[in-house]
Amino acid sequence: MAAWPIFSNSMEARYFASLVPLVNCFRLVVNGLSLAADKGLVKSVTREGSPQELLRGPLYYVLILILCAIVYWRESPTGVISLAMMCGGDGIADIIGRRFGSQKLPYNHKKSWAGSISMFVCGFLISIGMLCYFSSLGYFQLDWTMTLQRVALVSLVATVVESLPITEVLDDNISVPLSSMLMAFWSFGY
Ligand SMILES: C/C(=C\COP(=O)(O)O)CCC[C@H](C)CCC[C@H](C)CCCC(C)C
Ligand SMILES: Nc1ccn([C@@H]2O[C@H](COP(=O)(O)OP(=O)(O)O)[C@@H](O)[C@H]2O)c(=O)n1
Repeated sequence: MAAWPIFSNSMEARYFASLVPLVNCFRLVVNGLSLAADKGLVKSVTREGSPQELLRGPLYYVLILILCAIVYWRESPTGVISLAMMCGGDGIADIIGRRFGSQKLPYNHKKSWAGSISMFVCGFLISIGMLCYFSSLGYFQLDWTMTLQRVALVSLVATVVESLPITEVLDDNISVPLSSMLMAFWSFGY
């Protein structure tokens, strides 16, 4: 009897896993286009309470989740690091930056040293933690001396990209994971 995809290394497992963000992608699009009215979703996920906001940051967020699940799955540190930087690093930058970000960056007064430093540190730590977990499950074997250096480089690049005043042009839920993917793929080679 074929093993249930969720518990196997079969190609189907990654597509099965990507159903969760895919369902949320559908919810975001339907509510973002006002084809439905999930007030709880709009209130919990948007800043100004506008349904159209769902079609920007939140939608990009789940699209990146789907991309990483399907393209990188459990075989590559690139997907793990990219999501750690987007979900963990960028997320903590918002929390710390809003609360403690009085010292603004010289080239972007909307961002702060506290936010960026917290993004670098937490993005690095979460990435290493997730890589340790995936390695302990046997999904990949890493040279940890090189890995620490590579993840620090990826975290630095992602932090610099996130700090740039380009959010109006390119949402950081796209620029942070994509810059992380490029640097991680270049560093790890897969
Ligand atoms: C609020 C969200 C993005 C907005 O980001 P930003 O513009 O403030 O930078 C996240 C939206 C979440 C979405 C509605 C539901 C996500 C479901 C997903 C499968 C949960 C897994 C997340 C986990 C941390 C990988
Ligand atoms: N590097 C950073 C990132 C965010 N922040 C703070 O967090 C707020 C939200 O950041 P953001 O516009 O990047 O929001 P997200 O879309 O990343 O959640 C900013 O307006 C800043 O107050 C910061 O101070 N430093």
